[in-house]
Parts: sequence; structure tokens; C-alpha cells
Amino acid sequence: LCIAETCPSCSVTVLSDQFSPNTTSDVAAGMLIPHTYPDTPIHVQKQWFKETFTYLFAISNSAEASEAGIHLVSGWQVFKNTPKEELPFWSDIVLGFRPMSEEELRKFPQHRFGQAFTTLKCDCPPYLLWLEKRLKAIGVQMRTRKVADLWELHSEYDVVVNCAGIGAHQLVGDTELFPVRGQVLKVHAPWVKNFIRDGDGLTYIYPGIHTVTLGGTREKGSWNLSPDPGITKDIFERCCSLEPSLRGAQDTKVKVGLRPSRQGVRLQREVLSQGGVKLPVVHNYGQGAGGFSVHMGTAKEAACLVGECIAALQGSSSRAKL
Ligand SMILES: Cc1cc2nc3c(=O)[nH]c(=O)nc-3n(C[C@H](O)[C@H](O)[C@H](O)COP(=O)(O)OP(=O)(O)OC[C@H]3O[C@@H](n4cnc5c(N)ncnc54)[C@H](O)[C@@H]3O)c2cc1C
Ligand SMILES: O=C([O-])CC(=O)C(=O)O
Repeated sequence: LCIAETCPSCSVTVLSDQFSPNTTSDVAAGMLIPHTYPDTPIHVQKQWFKETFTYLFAISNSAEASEAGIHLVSGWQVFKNTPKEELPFWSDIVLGFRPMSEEELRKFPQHRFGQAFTTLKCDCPPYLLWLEKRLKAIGVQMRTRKVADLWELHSEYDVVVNCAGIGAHQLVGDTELFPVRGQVLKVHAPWVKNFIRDGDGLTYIYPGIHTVTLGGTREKGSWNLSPDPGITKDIFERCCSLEPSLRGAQDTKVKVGLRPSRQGVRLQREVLSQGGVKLPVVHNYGQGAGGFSVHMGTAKEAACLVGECIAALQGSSSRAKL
């Protein structure tokens, strides 16, 4: 979408072996709370988050909000022990960030410190369908196709953008990319209006438009996409200890996804070359546990890199003509 919008003369095709609802992004809780990438400078991560927040805030404030599945949500991140960093780098981007009062903390007798703020949440399947609708409206082609090797695209396309998520492990043989398995429950509990996140990152309760997402797990290196009934029970118990009213939740559905994790997001240009033929590639994957929180910022940067590839191609074709 960013490429089509920044380069209206480009013809854009999305190739994917799976579309919504069968992607990792469909499993995500979709909360705008960033995760930190150790190998990416903080000011860059902050910029990605800020751009994503600003973009989604405008949608949440428009007539499209409910169809796009984007809404504001207020709540608490609570800690058993006061964290070293009391002010996370994103505290001035979310709305109304402040330490919790003693009175608020009484709701969480096992926790000693907390942060209250308002952020955005995407209900991911409707948001992905809304994005697909926008792509189709501006003439972007959507094709179901598994790509075995990026080079197979060289005769059909001038520039290739690799947004394969965890699929990049096989597609480009990136051994720095690893799965972090996450299991979540989607339950019907419409009385839960505030989000609650344990600062250890393991247990969270995120109310969406139709369901509440209960999480979670972080199993590094596991490729297993089957739900585990023991984990389902454990997640439910952990969430009930934070929000006892969840005992009355109904209609539990279980989802599993593989976070495409690496030390830093891979956002860079590469030129593949075989027998003197070149194929410019832009990589944009490895957003790990925070892909929704930074998706628009990283997409805009990838679109700029595509612009650089096009400028380089135009430069080399005019030199070739000379
Ligand atoms: C349980 C869980 C909860 C999460 N909660 C949050 C949250 O609250 N907030 C947040 O910011 N992030 C969250 N995330 C992280 C977020 O889901 C990911 O960072 C994000 O979805 C990654 O998006 P992606 O587009 O890179 O990958 P994907 O959604 O996996 O998309 C990649 C696409 O590439 C296609 N593909 C792959 N390989 C090939 C190939 N060889 N040929 C053709 N197509 C290919 C796939 O079919 C897929 O359509 C969560 C993740 C999980 C698992
Ligand atoms: O940690 C969270 O709050 C939700 C999330 O991003 C994940 O489970 O990956």
C-alpha cells in the first residue's frame, strides 16, 4: 500500500501463499505497545512506532474505524517489582502515560508498580481485510503463489520486496531469524473494557471490538502451530488471577502464531545477480513480537528503499542508452 501510494506509476503485485485469515498477523493481539529490538537504534524504533501510532490514530478517529477494526483502549501495565526503566521510550507517544496511583494498584494485590495509558488496538482479521480492500481499490493485483527462491521473480518484476515474515527463514535462508511461538485465547467477555498487561510480557488481557484476547506464551525456537490444551488452561488461570471476572468468559477459541524474531528488523536493500542480470530486492521482515506496533513505520521506510531501487534502475537504463 505504501509503495502504491508513494509511486503511483508503479504496478504492484502481492504474491503470497496464504492470505488472511491464515497468516501470523491474523493471530496477533494487535496492541500498539512496542517491543524492543536490541540491534535497531532506539530513535529508529521510536520513529517507526510514532508513524504507526499517528496513522492508526487518524483511522480510529474516522468513519472507517469500526470496519478497519481500530480503536482506542485504556488500561494498565503492572509490575511485581519496579522496572529499571520507569519511562519506556514510547511513553510520550501513547496517550496520557502516567504512573498508577496507590488506589488503582489495589486492583492488583500481587503487583507493586504500574503504568496507566491509552493506546490503540487493531482487531487484526478485519484490519487485514480492510487493507486488502484498499489495495484492490487502487489496482494492486493479489495472487496466491508460494515463492521458492526470490530469483524466480527476476524475469517478471523489476523490484522485489520480501515481507515473508517467518517464511523468510526458508525463502532467503536467514538463520538469524527464529520463531517465537505464541498461543492466545479469544473469548467473549464484553464487560472487560480495560487492557491489563503484566510487565513480564507473559500475561495479558486485551479487549477488542468483538472478543477479548488472553495471552500468552513465548516459546523460542518452536515451530509447532498446534494449540496445546495444557497451555490454554494455564493462560486462562493466569488471566483470571489478574481479572477474576474472566471466570464468566464464554466461547473460547485458541490461536497459535510464530513471531518472526531476530535481533534487529531486516530493512535493507540487496542486489541479487546471476550471469550479469541484476534483481534489486528490499527486505522488510523480522518484526518479531511487535509487528503491528511498527508496521506502518517500517512499511514507509521499505517504500523509500523501493524508490531508491527505482531511481538506480532509471539511472542505469539511461546510462545504458548513452
Ligand atoms: C500470539 C501473538 C500475539 C501478537 N501480538 C502482537 C501485538 O499485540 N502487537 C504487535 O505489535 N505485534 C504482535 N504480534 C506480532 C505480529 O503478529 C508479527 O510481528 C506480525 O504479524 C508479522 O507480520 P508479517 O507481515 O511480517 O508476517 P505474516 O503475517 O506471517 O505475513 C507474511 C506473509 O508472507 C507469506 N509468505 C511467507 N513465505 C512465503 C513464500 N515463500 N512465498 C509466498 N508467500 C510467503 C505468508 O503466507 C504471509 O502471508 C503477535 C504475534 C503473535 C504470534
Ligand atoms: O506482548 C504483548 O503485549 C503482545 C504481543 O505483542 C505478543 O504477544 O507478542
